[in-house]
Amino acid sequence: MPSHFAFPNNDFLAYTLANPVACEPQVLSVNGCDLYLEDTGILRIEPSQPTKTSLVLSVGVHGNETGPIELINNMLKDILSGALALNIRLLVLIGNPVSANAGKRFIDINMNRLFSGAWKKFEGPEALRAKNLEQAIERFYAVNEQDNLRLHYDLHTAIRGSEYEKFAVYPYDHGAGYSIAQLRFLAASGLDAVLLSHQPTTTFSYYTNRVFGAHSFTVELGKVYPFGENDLSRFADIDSSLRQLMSMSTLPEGNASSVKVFSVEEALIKDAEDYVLNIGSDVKNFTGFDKDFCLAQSSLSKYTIKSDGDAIIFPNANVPIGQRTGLVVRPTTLESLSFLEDLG
Ligand SMILES: O=C(O)CCC(=O)N[C@@H](CCC(=O)O)C(=O)O
Ligand SMILES: [Zn+2]
Repeated sequence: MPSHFAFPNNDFLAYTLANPVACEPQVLSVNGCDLYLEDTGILRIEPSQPTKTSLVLSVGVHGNETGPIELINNMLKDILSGALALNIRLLVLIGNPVSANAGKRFIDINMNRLFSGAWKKFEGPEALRAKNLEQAIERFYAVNEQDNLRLHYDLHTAIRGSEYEKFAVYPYDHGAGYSIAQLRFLAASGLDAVLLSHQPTTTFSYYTNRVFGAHSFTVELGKVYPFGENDLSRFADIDSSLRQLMSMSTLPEGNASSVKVFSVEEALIKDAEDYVLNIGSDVKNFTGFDKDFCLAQSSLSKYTIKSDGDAIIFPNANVPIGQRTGLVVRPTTLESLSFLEDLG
């Protein structure tokens, strides 16, 4: 590798968008950290001091979800300029630069359905990129395998408005239990709600949790806007909690009881071309329905609400047959969960 490179104006995002398909691997020492640009949009930073914390921050897995990309790019600028000290290992991933340039969620296939090797069944830019991202994660987590705190926050923004603006999807835990430290971190990061997944998926956060034992979340930070139109002040809480994690190597602790908890009751699946969701385009995430309301139907199936208050998340019937058209969620309580940590 060459001995140095520089992003003009410390702007990793601009450099990535100018080289959306590939770039030469490069390495640079900045403020005591070693930076490895492994591929376009794939930047690993190793701090000067040993650490047991390895944090993956992925953004732009859906190319049009630009707010989190701008948020993380600003943090990187501060690391590169020395304004923000980095004392943990960090892998920053701009997931899909080609679709970010196009202002689209994806080019061929929704990349957040291609992890855990699902990319092997497809061709095209997202399949190749999902493979490359998995390999970058594998290299990153291979270091310090013992005793490592592995974290992965996959930051997104949603297509619709939401009754709870910021929320996380907790990947299916296979009965292992949940982390109260992570829920406190999500509370400190300004999240209003968390959804507990009920089954394996081919999302990025499920992959890093299942394969590498990382504490992983899909984190929804509000609504989708184009580059330049995001109100970054709405991300102030997560900005400050991530900066604390990076510089002090500690997870900030908010009040976990302030986070509403929902269990996922059903993943709705499109099963025919005539599949419809019986809701308007302005219906927000977390809108609840009355029991027996017919939420979705096709010539092959019908889904009716099972319990008063069951709510819809991510409704979108504009997907290929076989893919998810939404999640039906039900309120549950923090007290009903079992935790990884001893709560004393
Ligand atoms: O707003 C929407 O409909 C989609 C927002 C989005 O991209 N959500 C993620 C959630 C992933 C997960 O379930 O962990 C997605 O659909 O990929
Ligand atoms: Zn997304």
